[in-house]
Amino acid sequence: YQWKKCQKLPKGPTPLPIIGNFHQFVYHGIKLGSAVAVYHHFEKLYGKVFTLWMGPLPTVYISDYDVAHESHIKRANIFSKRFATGTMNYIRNGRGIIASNGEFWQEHRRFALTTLRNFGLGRNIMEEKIMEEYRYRVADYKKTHFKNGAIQVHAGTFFDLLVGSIINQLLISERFEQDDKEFDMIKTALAEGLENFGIPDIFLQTAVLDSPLMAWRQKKIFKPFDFVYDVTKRNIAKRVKEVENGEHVIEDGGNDFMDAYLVKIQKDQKDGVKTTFNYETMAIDIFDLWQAGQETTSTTLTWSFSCFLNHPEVVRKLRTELINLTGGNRHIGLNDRPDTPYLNAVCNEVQRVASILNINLFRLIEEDTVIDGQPLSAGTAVTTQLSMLHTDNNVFKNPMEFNPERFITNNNLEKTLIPFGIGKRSCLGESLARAELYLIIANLILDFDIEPVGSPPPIKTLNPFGLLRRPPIYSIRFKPIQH
Ligand code: HEM
Repeated sequence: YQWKKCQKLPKGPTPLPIIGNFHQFVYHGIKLGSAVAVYHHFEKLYGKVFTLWMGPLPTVYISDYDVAHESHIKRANIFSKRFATGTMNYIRNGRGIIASNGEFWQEHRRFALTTLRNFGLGRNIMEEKIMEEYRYRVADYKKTHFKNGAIQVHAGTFFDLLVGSIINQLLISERFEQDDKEFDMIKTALAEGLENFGIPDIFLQTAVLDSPLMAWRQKKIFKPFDFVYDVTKRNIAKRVKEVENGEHVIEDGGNDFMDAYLVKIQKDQKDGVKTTFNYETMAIDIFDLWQAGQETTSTTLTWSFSCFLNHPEVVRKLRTELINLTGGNRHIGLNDRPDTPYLNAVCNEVQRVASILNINLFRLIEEDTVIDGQPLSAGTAVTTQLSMLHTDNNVFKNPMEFNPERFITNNNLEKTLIPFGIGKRSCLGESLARAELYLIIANLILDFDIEPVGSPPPIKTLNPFGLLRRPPIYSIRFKPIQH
């Protein structure tokens, strides 16, 4: 059966029954030290598209931009269904935005995009919200963490609070504070969950993971999801009550995502249409947006400053560009983008080096097809492996080196950098994330000199086999600059 199935799939190492290519993966993993290095090893042997069997399940990996474009853009109808098993479908059960498909997905993705756009995604309001949180967080840390002429902070916590508050403001108009117990608990549970996260959490059926047999393992992994979901449900109940007793008035479509959702539920009820918008799906959509929007951007920012601490020459060049533009008299805004070529290159290089998804989310192929000249049968899980594309030596010379200049000397390089994925299922929060990275990096470098506490952190991930490529843990000192 397995041999027959292999004939309808791209080439790859020979699998064994039940364990698939697990043994080869472990062997090369120990030898090469990271999941991405193992993928590159198989790419050398089998080409730009190859198959790896995760136990009894074949999974196909694309490591080339042109093949990704050809499949995910030109043949989007076959390559746009989400493969959602494992932890991804826990609580969601095919709902939300990340793990849903079909009409449900289309409606909820469209609603989320339109609503976030109305609240400023792609307009000035978004910039104002990001900068308001930036100013607040910096001023707050100045009060509590000012030591020997600088704000001294744990980088991960600083960016977590800043980014967590930005997305929370957009969703429910609330900010997190330093002593927020709920936020602390979410972050601790998430860190613990991610430490224990592994291949079974991606590929096993959700019902298996959620069975009492697996409770010993899953408890820690599911904890942050349970926690965020509970908090979200509590927040919805609170808002509904406030609306009912007149403490919260929704005017002009409301002030945040939750308001807009309540308006939509009411409208659908009034119009008597059959709808998938209700309090439960609202909790899952918010749960999705919070999860997808917090950890990702915060992790990328933590990566960025670990690179800057190791490359003072980049910081100097960047600051010169920003001071020449602003005269040191104002902050950088999104309108400055065309005039900041070096900052744009820095943001690109940060996202390339960070490549925060070690293993990108999978799609499920809808019908038999051909990919890069090889057969691909319906029902197979496929992914464009972004972390491979971004470390392809033929495209990005010396890929382990942090070198923003590469984007200045080669204008074509930017198009092959796709940290937000490609095609219909690409990241919904791309413009928000890009705005956050641009504004926060620019204004921190403009406002502060940076120095490490001790030696600069190595630009190296803590978990080379995890789902999320976690950045180094380090503290940093931000010394105010008098312009
Ligand atoms: C640096 C920050 C971010 C990175 C690198 C990132 C990356 C990604 C990637 C690679 C995907 C999967 C695309 C695919 O299937 O090929 C994705 C999906 C998604 N992201 Fe992001 N993301 C970031 C920030 C955000 C933010 C801020 C939000 C929310 C406001 C968000 C919401 C989502 C959602 C909802 C999906 C699922 C889309 C769907 O299945 O239709 N992301 N993201």
